[in-house]
Amino acid sequence: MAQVEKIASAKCFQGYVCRYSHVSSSLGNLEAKFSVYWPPTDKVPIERQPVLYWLSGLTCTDENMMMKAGAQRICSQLGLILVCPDTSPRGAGLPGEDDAYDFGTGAGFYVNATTPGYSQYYRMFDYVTKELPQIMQSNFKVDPSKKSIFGHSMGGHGALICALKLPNEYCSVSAFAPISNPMQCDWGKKAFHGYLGEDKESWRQYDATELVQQGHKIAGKILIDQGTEDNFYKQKQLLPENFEKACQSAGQQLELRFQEGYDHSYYFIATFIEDHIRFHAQRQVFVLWLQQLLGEESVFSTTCREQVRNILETNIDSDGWKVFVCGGDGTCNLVVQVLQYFPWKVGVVLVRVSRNLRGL
Ligand SMILES: N[C@@H](CCC(=O)N[C@@H](CSC=O)C(=O)NCC(=O)O)C(=O)O
Repeated sequence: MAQVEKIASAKCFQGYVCRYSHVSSSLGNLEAKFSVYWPPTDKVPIERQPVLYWLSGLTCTDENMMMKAGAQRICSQLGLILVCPDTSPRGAGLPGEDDAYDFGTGAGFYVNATTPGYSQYYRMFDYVTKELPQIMQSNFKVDPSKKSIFGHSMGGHGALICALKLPNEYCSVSAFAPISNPMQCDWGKKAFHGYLGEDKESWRQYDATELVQQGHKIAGKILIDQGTEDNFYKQKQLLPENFEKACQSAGQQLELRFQEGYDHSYYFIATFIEDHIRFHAQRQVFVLWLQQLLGEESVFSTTCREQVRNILETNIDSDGWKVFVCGGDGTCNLVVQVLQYFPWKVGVVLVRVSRNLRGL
C-alpha cells in the first residue's frame, strides 16, 4: 500500500480539510501533495463514500479549490468527499520547467508526456486517473464505483479528457471555463508541443473536442459553465463553442451555460459550485430497475445492453433519480449482468417485483 502522510488538518463545516503527501510513482517518484475534504461521517450512513475529483487550472496547487471555492459547505451537507490533486509534478528540475506560468510547474495539462525529460515526471493523466484513486481506495473508505470529476480551465480540460477517455470510470463530469479544444489555442499548442512533441495524432488523444469527434462519448449529460466576461474566453483560449459543435454532431448531451458578466476567477467558481456538486451528487446515486423491456431473455445481449444504455442516456439527465430498470421473477441473472456492464451507474437494484409492473 502506498505510504500517505497527513501533513495538515483543519475542521470545516463539521468535517475536515486535510492535506496529504506521498511519493508518486506516476510522477517519477517525486513527492506529491493532495488535499481532501472529509464530510462529517454522521451525515452519511454508508460505509464507503462517493468521491468528487477536482482538477485545478494553471498556476494552482491542490489548495486553491479548498481555499477559494467554498465547496465544503455543500460537500458536508451531501456527504461527498472532495479530492484535489496538484496541477503538476514539483521539483523535477527539468530545463524550461519554471520559465513560464503556462508550461511546466503548475501547468501539467493532465497528459502523460512523451518528450525527453518530461516523460519521466509529467504523467498527470495516470496520476489523476489511476494512482490517486488507488491511493484513496487503499488508504480510506471510499466507494471506487462512485467517482465524478470536474475542474476549471486547464483542469476543466483535464476533467473532460479523463471522462471521455475513460467513460466507465466516472459517474459524471462537469467543468468551469474549460480549455475545450487545446489543439486550437495558444495555451494548448505550447503545452502539447512541450509534452507530446510534434506528432499531432498524439495531441488529438488529449483534446476534448477531438475526442468527441473521434466518437468518445459518456452516458448522460456534460455540464459546462462559461462566464461571458472571461478574458481567456475572449482571447480564444477556451473555445467552448468548438466543443459544443462536436457534441451536437456526435449526439453527446451537453449543457453549456453562458453566465452573464462572470470572469475566469474563483469568484465565478464559488457562485456556481453548488450547482455542479449537486449535479454530480444526483448522478452518483440512483435506483436501477431491470425493466420488462428485456423480455424473457436470460442473456444480457447487445440489443438489451443498448436498450438499457438508451434508457440511462435519456433519463439520467433530469435529476438522476429517474432511471429505473426493474426485474421480475427469474431476472436475477440479468440484474447481475447489468451490474457487471454498468457498475458505475448502479446505486440500488430492486429484484423480484411483481409481474404487473410490466407496463411501467
Ligand atoms: N497568472 C496568469 C493567469 C493564471 C490564471 O488565471 N490561472 C487560473 C487558471 S487559468 C487556466 O487554467 C487560476 O485558476 N488561477 C488561480 C487562482 O486562484 O485564481 C496570468 O497572469 O495571466
